[in-house]
Amino acid sequence: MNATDLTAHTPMMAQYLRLKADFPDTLLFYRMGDFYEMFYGDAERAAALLDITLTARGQSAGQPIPMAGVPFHSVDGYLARLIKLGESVAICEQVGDVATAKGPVERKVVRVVTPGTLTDSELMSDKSESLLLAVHAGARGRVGLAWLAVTQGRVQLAECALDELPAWLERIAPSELLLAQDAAPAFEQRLAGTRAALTHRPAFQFDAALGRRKLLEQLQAASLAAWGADDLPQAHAAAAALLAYAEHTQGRALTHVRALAVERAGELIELPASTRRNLELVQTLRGEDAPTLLSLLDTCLTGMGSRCLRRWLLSPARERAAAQARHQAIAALREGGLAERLRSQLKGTSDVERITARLALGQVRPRELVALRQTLQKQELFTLVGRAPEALLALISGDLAPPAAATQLLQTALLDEPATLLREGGVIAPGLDAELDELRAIAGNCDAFLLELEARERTRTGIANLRVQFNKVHGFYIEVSAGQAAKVPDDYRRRQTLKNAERFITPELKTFEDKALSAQERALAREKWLYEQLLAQLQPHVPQLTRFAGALAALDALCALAERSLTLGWCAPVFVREPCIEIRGGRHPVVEARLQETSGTPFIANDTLLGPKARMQVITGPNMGGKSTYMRQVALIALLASMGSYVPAQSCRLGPLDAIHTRIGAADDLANAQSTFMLEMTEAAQILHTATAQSLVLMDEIGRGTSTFDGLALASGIAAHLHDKVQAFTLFATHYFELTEFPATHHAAFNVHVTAAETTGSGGHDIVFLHELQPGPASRSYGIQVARLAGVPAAVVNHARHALAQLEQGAAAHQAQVDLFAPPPAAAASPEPSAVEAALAAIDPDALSPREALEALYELKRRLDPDKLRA
Ligand SMILES: Nc1ncnc2c1ncn2[C@@H]1O[C@H](COP(=O)(O)OP(=O)(O)OP(=O)(O)O)[C@@H](O)[C@H]1O
Repeated sequence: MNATDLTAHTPMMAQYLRLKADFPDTLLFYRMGDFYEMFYGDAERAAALLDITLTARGQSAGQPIPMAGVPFHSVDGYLARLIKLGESVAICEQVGDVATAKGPVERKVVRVVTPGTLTDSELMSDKSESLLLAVHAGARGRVGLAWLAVTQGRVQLAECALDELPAWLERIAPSELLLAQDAAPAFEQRLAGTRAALTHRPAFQFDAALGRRKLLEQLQAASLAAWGADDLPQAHAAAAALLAYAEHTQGRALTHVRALAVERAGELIELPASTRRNLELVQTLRGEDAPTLLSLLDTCLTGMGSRCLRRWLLSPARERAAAQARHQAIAALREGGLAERLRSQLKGTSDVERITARLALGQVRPRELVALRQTLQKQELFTLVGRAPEALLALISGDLAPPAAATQLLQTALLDEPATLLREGGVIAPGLDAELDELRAIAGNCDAFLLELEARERTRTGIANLRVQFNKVHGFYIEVSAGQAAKVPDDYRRRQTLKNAERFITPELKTFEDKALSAQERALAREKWLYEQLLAQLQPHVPQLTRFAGALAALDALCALAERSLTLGWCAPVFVREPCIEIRGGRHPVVEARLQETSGTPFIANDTLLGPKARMQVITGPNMGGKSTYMRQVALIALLASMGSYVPAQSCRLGPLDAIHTRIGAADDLANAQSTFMLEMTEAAQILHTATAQSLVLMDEIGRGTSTFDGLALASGIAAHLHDKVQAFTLFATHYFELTEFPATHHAAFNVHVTAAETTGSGGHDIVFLHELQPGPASRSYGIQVARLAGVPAAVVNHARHALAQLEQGAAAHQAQVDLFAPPPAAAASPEPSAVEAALAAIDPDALSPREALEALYELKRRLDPDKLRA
């Protein structure tokens, strides 16, 4: 196909190809009546991706045109699928007047739907953002980052070194990533791990001076100094491309983007990807949304509240003022049932944040505006917050002032229950506009006029069953049955002949028809115009609405945290300056909740006392004893405190914290073709390089992926480094009993163990896990008992027991070789039944009379202890 020579094409295909030329890599949805059509390569691609039929639409330039289409009313479903596949779609609408157009009606691409710039509520999750990130490879290995959620109105900037980039990408987790077309292959390689859709943009758009100017324009400010964003040229370059692309996709300026935040390495408590995964903060290890820490925390009543809570959880600041303010707000909300009262007011609150963004982008729907109006009128809610004598709540209350003029506009302009879509009409309230009211009256008076006309014509013609009617195809008509048709007067003109009836029109009816139909059409056009006016009038209120949304989201998140603290019995943590992690009666919130749901068994609380002189716990104890649970609970409590939440404990004192590192057994990383052991060592290496004395480090079973001696040697080397050099707060769980000697030579390390008790039951040795943390090393490991509990066949368990005894004897005698594979002694493998057991097995209780049963009992007693009975 030769796209450049458009003269050979039909006028419509020429128009299509002109539009498509601007979007070579994007699927173009070309609106034709009730369908969005795709042609040529787009049609073939979409047919394969969406499993829709590929047809042909005549010929153009002598060639058949491949075509595929989707109905406009179900476009959202198709868009959602394409976006999930990482595709972008340019939406091309008919913007000209169909009636007056000569040739194809004028069409325009009104917006581009891309994975990182979603705004439609149907296409995105309520509870998480879809983020767009631009990265710019600057000079001397510096990388500029700029990102935003189009529905949020805040640009974020950062700069980092090239080798830090993967960690930033992992944390920001964008849906779409912009980079320059001429980016070096080495730079692109750094982006390999990201799940984001990659979009290349012209290199000239990554321009620092342009970015600065655009940011100043957005912020309507003269300097970026107030945001601490003056000295970030690489990030400015990224921002230039970011804003240009975001505007390009929305087809207009982003007037609601008025906030800026700079993130600098070192401001946040580091939560590496492994930590987020291992602690199951927002996703379980299996990749599900629940049960996770977030799913337990998030009882927010609005989507924007949930998103706010998620941000707090995943980016806790090292500086603790904000978290402390949240603790104080939660304390105030817990008083006198304030949280509960506020929450009952928050119910049914709309997602003001997203509605405001969609308002700014001109995409807001009538029903969303009505939902916004209802939220702006929640006077009782605002008064209730206003009365709380607490600093953060007072700040929130200040921003909760709804713009009265906007509320008034929405009140007078919109019907209470408007139609879903503007094009159907029925959106604007009566009384707003005299012209609309008049047009609607004409259409509304239709019925009365028609009844009156019908009565009049019946009298005039003497045809009793004459009827005046309307249908969409033929308009208004007078229907007379075939038998009566001869009686009609001369001014009746035939419109249609049916089998049993004739349909006529009269000059009077024709005049009325013109007036009524045009009134309806004009009313629709008028409504559309009035709606656009309304959106324009609301624009100046966007900044205030954005602040209002932010305050409401924070309030919802705080109320959820207050509710959780009350429901789950959590306490307020205390931040202190000296380095320490002191937790009394700490619990793992998610495991506790699961236990309560499933078995109702109580969770056993444990203390953690770490300080400069006791920095490292060497944790031993049986499998299933609760080591992992205990370690994770310490990390979760530290994180919850740092994000501003109450914590599952009786009390908690927390010193400064800069990172939470975890090295916890994981499944093989098959996708990256790394062995378990390689992954284990890579993660350990990262921790040893980056952890500091203010970090919390969780090491679970390090070294178990290799041979015993290797593993033990590595584990003790790692423990020594963490203890002597890094001096981080470390929880070190291990199977190597040899490591319980470590504290003897390392002053800040000490042994603790999770307890278990062994009982002797009928089937052998049983084990009961007490899950209690005690000082000192565990006495033994109980691996074989756990295997038995897990249902390992008795023969295998016996074999293992025998081998263990040999190993222990061998160790005691310093014997180098033990034959692990020798079968256990026959007796141990299948013990002979005792005399009592044999007698008992022979008894059939159903066949015994009461007297025989008594005798049998005496007999059993006798066999048990013959001497005594004889006596
Ligand atoms: N403090 C506790 N109170 C009540 N139940 C607990 C407690 N800690 C752990 N459990 C229960 O014990 C189970 C096993 O705990 P966990 O996985 O922490 O053991 P572990 O010692 O790390 O075992 P392994 O070494 O095999 O990984 C948990 O799933 C939980 O149901």
